[in-house]
Amino acid sequence: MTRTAAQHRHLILADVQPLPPRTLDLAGTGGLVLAEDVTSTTPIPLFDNSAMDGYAVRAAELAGTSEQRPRTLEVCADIPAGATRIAPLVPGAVARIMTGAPLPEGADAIVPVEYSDGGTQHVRLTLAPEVGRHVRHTGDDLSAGEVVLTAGTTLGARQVAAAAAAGHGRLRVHPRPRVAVISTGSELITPGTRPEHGQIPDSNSYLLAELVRQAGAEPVRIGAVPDDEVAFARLIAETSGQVDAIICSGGVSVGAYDVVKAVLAPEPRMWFGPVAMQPGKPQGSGRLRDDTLMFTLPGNPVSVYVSFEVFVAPALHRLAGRVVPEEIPVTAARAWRGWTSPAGREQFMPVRVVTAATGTDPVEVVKVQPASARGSGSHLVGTLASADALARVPADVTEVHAGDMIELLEGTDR
Ligand SMILES: Nc1nc2c(c(=O)[nH]1)N[C@H]1C(S)=C(S)[C@@H](COP(=O)(O)OP(=O)(O)OC[C@H]3O[C@@H](n4cnc5c(N)ncnc54)[C@H](O)[C@@H]3O)O[C@H]1N2
Ligand code: MOO
Repeated sequence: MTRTAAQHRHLILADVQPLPPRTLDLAGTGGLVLAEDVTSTTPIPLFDNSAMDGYAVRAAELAGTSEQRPRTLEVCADIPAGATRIAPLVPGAVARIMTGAPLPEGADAIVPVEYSDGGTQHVRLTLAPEVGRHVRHTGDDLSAGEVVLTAGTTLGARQVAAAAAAGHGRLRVHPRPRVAVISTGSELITPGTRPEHGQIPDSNSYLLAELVRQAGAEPVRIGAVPDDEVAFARLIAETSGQVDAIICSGGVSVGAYDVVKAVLAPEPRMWFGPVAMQPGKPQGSGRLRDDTLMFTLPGNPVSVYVSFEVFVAPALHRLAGRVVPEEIPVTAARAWRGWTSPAGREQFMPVRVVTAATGTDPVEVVKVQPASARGSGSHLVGTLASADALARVPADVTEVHAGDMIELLEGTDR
């Protein structure tokens, strides 16, 4: 039975849950999603410390000190950052102290070195600081036990730094999905090698591996394999269980050598059928017996790109623990040039953003035109390079006119 793109997306997402959490070293968690709240194991800062290189003092002892009325005091200690055993401040004396070093007991303010002669035995000070001046207090930033990061947060540089400061060397996260990428087709050769007449470079496995990486997952690019049912079945058996998902391209329509469909259609949890969209009509998806998620995309490169953006990317994001919209997310834009769309199939047209103002629109209203002068051929992989987004045209619209408002689906690779 034919599905709409929305139905196919819903049915795929209905079968995808976040990968079970694992505890990973902090350094490997960038881009991953936290599986539980992170609380601070200590206050931040951990201890009262100096915000300046200078002298730790008792503020009251320097009352009235100024450039005109300097005071000279004994320096009873030298406290570098990292000092762990610090004697209390001797009454009537000061301690030389560096930025980040713990305040000695009894000190309540810092005189920056600029307001001194820099002395190490005795020092001449020219400032009367108020209590607390240049002191960074324990727990100024966060208290012990306070929530630093909430479950569901995607860990970027700032979040990883906060977790480290909060005393965590490992974090409980949803692991990065590992995704195998296989191109099928006896016509495929390695890019950069010389094609015989009838052969073409495999572009899909490179397209998919990069899309997988940009979706925050780890690609395992297996590359191109010929249309051989026995070899393909063996490859799937070897690959499944090693990865969280497999994406294949090619071999899913009605040709005599469509090996992907031939090998995987008997799998009880796989679905194959047409989706009322252009490009991307023949689709397959589901799970293998060992639970590995399986996407079998049509071979045409633009079909692969569209299928990934509409169906595969949301599934990978959900595996990684990210929140994904059930509906295909779109924004409004205007067609700068028109194009045609097939009746009865929702169209996903690669488009290029045009920088121009119309009579009625300010420049900020995004205007687009087909990336290729040839319109929507699913084989137009060369001009796909200049596409910025996909325009979505409803199934009952057969012509987009210049000036029409349209819907835009931004690529996840931008
Ligand atoms: N009689 C019919 N023929 C076709 C139909 C149909 O309904 N009836 N549907 C067409 C549509 S739409 C599509 S899309 C394709 C999908 O076919 P397959 O998934 O079986 O893909 P292939 O036949 O293997 O390849 C299609 C096309 O793409 C090129 N290709 C394949 N892999 C790669 C790759 N890794 N890198 C670059 N290019 C690749 C391949 O050479 C073909 O030109 O079926 C239509 N036919
Ligand atoms: O559906 Mo096919 O993907 O149009 O070329």
